[in-house]
Amino acid sequence: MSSETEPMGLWPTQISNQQLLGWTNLAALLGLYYVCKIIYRLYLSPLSHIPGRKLAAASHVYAFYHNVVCRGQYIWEIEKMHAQYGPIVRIGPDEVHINDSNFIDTIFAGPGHRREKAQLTINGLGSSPTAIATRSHDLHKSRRAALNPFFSTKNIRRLEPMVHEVLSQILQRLETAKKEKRSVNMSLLYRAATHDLIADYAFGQGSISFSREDLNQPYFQAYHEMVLTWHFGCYFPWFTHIMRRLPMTILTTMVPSVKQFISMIQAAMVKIDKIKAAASTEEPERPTIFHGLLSSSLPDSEKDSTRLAEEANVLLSAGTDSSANTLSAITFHLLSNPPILKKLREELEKAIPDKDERQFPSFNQVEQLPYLSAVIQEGLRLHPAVISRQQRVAPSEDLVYVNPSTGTNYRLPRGTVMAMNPLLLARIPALYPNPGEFRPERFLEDKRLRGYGLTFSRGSRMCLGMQLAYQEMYVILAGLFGRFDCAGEKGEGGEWLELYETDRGDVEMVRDLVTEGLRDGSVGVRVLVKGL
Ligand code: HEM
Repeated sequence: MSSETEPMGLWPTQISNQQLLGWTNLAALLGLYYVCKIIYRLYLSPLSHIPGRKLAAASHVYAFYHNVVCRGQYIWEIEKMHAQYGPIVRIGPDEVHINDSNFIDTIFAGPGHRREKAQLTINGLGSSPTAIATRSHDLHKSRRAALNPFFSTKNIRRLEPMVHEVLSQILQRLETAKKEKRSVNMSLLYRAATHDLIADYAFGQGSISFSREDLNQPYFQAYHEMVLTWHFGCYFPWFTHIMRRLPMTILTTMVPSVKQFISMIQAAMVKIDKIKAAASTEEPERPTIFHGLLSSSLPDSEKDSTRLAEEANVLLSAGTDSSANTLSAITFHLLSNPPILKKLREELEKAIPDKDERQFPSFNQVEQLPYLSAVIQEGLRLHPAVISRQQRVAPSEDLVYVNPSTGTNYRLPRGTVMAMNPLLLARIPALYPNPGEFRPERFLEDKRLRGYGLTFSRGSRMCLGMQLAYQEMYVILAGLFGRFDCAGEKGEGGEWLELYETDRGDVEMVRDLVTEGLRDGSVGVRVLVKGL
C-alpha cells in the first residue's frame, strides 16, 4: 500500500519537512527563551549581586531537587551556602535567605509595614481561604483581627482548667501503663493533649482523643502523611487545586489517609452550622472560638461555613503537632540528662512545696521560674516545631541588609522573597557555643538570647497560638516532672520515667517537612513508668 492510501492512525505516519521545521523552530525558540531567562537571572536581575550558588539563582529546579526529590533537604544546603558565602545568600531566582538575628525585625516587621507571604508558602498551604494562607496584607489583617481576641493573654489564662484536664488525662494514662507494665508513647500522649485542648476551645468538643483507646493515632498519622505532600504542592499548586476538586470517593480511594481530614472538615461544618442556627435563639453555655467568629464584625462572606471549617482545620493542625513536638523533645532531653532534671525538680519543689499542688501547678506559679523557663527556651531553640523557612515579601518597601563582617550593603528591592529559618538561626555557634548541646544554662548566662530566636516568628504574621503553647508547655512539664524523676534518680515520690527504645534520633529533625522530619521509622519518644 502506498503512503498516500495508508489509513491515518492516532499519530500522522509521516511528518512533512515543513512541520518538522516548525517544531524545531519552536523548540529552538523555547530554548532561547530559557537561556535568556537564565542569563537575566544570573547577570541582570536586581538580585544578581547577592552571593550564592549559580544553580540556585538560575532556576527553581535546584530547590525542587533538594526539597522534593531528596525530601526536605534544602535546609541543609542553605546552611552550607551560609557557611561558604556569609549571612546573606540567594537561594532561588527571586529569593534570598538571611541568617542574621539582627535583621529579623526588619523582615518580620509589625504595624506600619506591609508584609505578605510568598507564593511558594501559599501554594504549600493549598491556597486555602484562611488567615495563615492569605497572601494579601490587608485581608490577612482583617482575618487575623477576628481571631486575635481568642488568643490574648487574658483569654488564654482562662483555659487553665482545660490544661489541667489534659494533664490529668496524661497522668491517668501513665498510671495505667505503670500497672500494666507497658511502654507509653509520650509523643502521642502530648499530641492527644494539645489536640483535645484546641478542639475543645474551638468547638467545645471535650476529650476527643483521650476518649479513644488509640488516642486518635490514625488522625495524627494521616496528618503526617498529608504533610509529606507539602513540598510537591509548593511547586505544583495545580496538584492541590485538582485534589481539592476531585469527587470525594475518587480522592479517598487515591489517598485513603485524606478521609480523616475530610471527616474532620465535614464535622466542623456541621458544628459551625449548628452554632449559626442556635445563635439567634440561645446564649451559649460556654462560648467557643467559633461562637466568637460568627458574632464578630467579619463580613458575611467571611463567615461562610466552608471557610470557617478550613480555619478550624488550621487551628487544629497548627495547635497540635507544634507544642507536642517540642514537649516530646524536652521530655527526651530531661530524661537523658539527670543533672538537668535534678535542677528542675529542685526548683519546682522549692516553688511549690506541696506535692499534690505541684502535680497541677497554676501557670502563675511556674511561668517565672528561671530554670524551667530556660529548659523551655532551650527546647524551643533546638526543636522549633515549625522548621521550614519563613518567607516574607515587602510589597511596597525596598530593604537594605548590611553584612556586619564586611560592611557591604545589599539592596533588596520590593517584591523580593526574603526568608529566615528558626533552626538555622538557632545553630549559629557565635551566639550558641556548641549549638547541638541541650544546655538550658545558656539562657540564664546570657539574657539577650531570648531576643535572637524566630521560633514563633515575629511581626504581624507571628504565631497566633504562642501564649497557648507556652501555657501548655509550662504547666504540663512542671506537673509531670514535679512528680516523676528519671531512671537512677528516684526522688521523693519514688516514681520515675525511663526512656524505652528511644534515642536522640527520635527527636532530632533530619528533614524539613514543615513540622517534624524525624529519621525514617521513628515513632517518637517512648517511656516506661516505674515506681517503688
Ligand atoms: C511550640 C509551639 C508553636 C510554635 C513553635 C509555632 C510556630 C509558628 C510559626 C513559626 C508561625 C509562622 C509561620 C510562617 O510565618 O510561615 C506560626 C503561625 C501560626 N500558629 Fe503557631 N506555633 C506553635 C503553636 C501554636 C498553637 C498552640 C496554635 C494554636 C492554635 C498555633 C496557631 C498558629 C496560627 C493560626 C498561625 C498563623 C498565624 C498567621 O498567619 O497570622 N500555633 N506558628
